[in-house]
Amino acid sequence: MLHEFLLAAARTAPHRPAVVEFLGDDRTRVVSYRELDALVGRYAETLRGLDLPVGERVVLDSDTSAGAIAALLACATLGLTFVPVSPETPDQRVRTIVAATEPALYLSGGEGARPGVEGGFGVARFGPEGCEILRRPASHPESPARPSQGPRREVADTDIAYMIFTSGTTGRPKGVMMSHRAVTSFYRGMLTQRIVGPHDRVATTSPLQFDFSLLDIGLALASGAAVVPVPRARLRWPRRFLRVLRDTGASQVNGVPSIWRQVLRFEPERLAQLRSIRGVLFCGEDFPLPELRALRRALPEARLVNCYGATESMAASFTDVPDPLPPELTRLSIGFAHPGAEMLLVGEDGRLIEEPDVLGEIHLRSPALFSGYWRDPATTDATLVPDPVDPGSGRRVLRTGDLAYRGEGGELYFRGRTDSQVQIRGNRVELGEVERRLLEHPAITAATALALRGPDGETELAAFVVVAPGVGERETEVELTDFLAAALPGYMVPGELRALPALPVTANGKVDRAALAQLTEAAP
Ligand SMILES: Nc1ncnc2c1ncn2[C@@H]1O[C@H](COS(=O)(=O)NC(=O)C[C@H](N)c2ccccc2)[C@@H](O)[C@H]1O
Repeated sequence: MLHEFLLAAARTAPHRPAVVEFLGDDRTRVVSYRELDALVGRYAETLRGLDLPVGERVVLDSDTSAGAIAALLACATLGLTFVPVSPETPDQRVRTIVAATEPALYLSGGEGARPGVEGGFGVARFGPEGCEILRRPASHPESPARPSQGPRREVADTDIAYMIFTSGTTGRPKGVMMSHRAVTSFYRGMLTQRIVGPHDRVATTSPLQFDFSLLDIGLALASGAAVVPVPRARLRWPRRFLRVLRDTGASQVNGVPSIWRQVLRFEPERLAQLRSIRGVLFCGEDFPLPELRALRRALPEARLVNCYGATESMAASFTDVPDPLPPELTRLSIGFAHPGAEMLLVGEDGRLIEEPDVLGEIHLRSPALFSGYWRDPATTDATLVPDPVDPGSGRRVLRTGDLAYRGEGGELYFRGRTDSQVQIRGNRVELGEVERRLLEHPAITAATALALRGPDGETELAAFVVVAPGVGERETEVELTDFLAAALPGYMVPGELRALPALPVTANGKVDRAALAQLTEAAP
């Protein structure tokens, strides 16, 4: 079970730090494994008093903190499915998630339920001392399915530990259900990569609503290391971000590529002074190579790991960035699935692709696959499909919607999503191709290409770039069109090219393509 897996270190090394919280410059609070274990026990005792059956949902609204970790572990102990949201989650989205999951309890690290979030659920608040019930849940009608035996109490490995709501390309949020067994299987696969050890301090920079934070918590606690939650407000300022890493003694820094953008642009020297950083793990989207080279220059000794995967299996592969980064390298590999899992490439004809340089859709065999989308069997069936190689096996694989091809050694290279292949004037265009060409220009440090519906209903290409400090944005915009036309066919040259001081990002830290699309429509 998830809680046993993550608190094992509390038995073997109770005095070691489990969570190191940053309270302000030069002030940190260390919570030991023993203290964390005791906090889980106190929270679980209070929640047990609510008499909720196994499988009930608990919306957990908090930043990552010792309390939040204890709260999710207490829910896991009682077989309650936690649904993490964070201050970054807009009230409207929380209302949607509450309406969809009909939670028994709203558990927050702050003041209690958010304004405007109504329902028959109970409300509780957790803090350093314990968990306080502010409003008891409406009494639960005995589950009609089994009126005789009463509510379920025993937690099984197949019970749903958590549910993460992803925006999903269709726009309607989907609840990804992850069982205890799936999560602990993933954690075991991740531990074989030996990313951190008991003396490490893992800085986590993702909001609790994003399963990257759950990967970080699992990576740290399952390794007997400490979790270092980086306050979200400190991520916006390079010096403040680096100050948190220094004051907490962070040795591993995990996050999406965008967390490094401003640090690499304005404070590379300060980053280089942080000798304590031994490792960086990133995921979620391509790391622009110019920025990755800058990161490698600043942290020549650090192990850089490219982690690929989807929330439906937490992640799938961990691939070390080549050291040194060959100058002619134009894309990073996402390597091979972690031990216990396998990434298959399947062509449009359903054939398994094993030869190099042929594009296919990644299908993942794994013990860590999600149990389905909450109350959405149709979309579940479209995603958890029969094994394409051996349909009769009864095995299901995750159809990722990601395109990739194999290198000479069989390693995979990500080539965008099936829905990021666009047709421009009848020609197939892979947006990543346009972005990679833009990033080859010496003045460009980040680039995103979009396909937009033009006024005449035609699909048009637009691109947004960030230019290196000190470079003129206007002349770069002019230069770029020729630079692209020199290497790409005409239909792949964006009609609109805009330089921005920074690329907008979503709450999870990924480039916010919807926000960029607004920019062009608003454009004069
Ligand atoms: N390393 C990559 N290069 C390039 N494209 C990528 C990469 N990692 C994902 N992606 C993309 O992001 C999609 C998944 O998006 S997601 O469901 O929101 N999940 C995530 O982004 C985070 C994921 N659950 C995770 C959490 C913790 C560690 C690793 C991965 C993938 O299908 C890929 O398209």
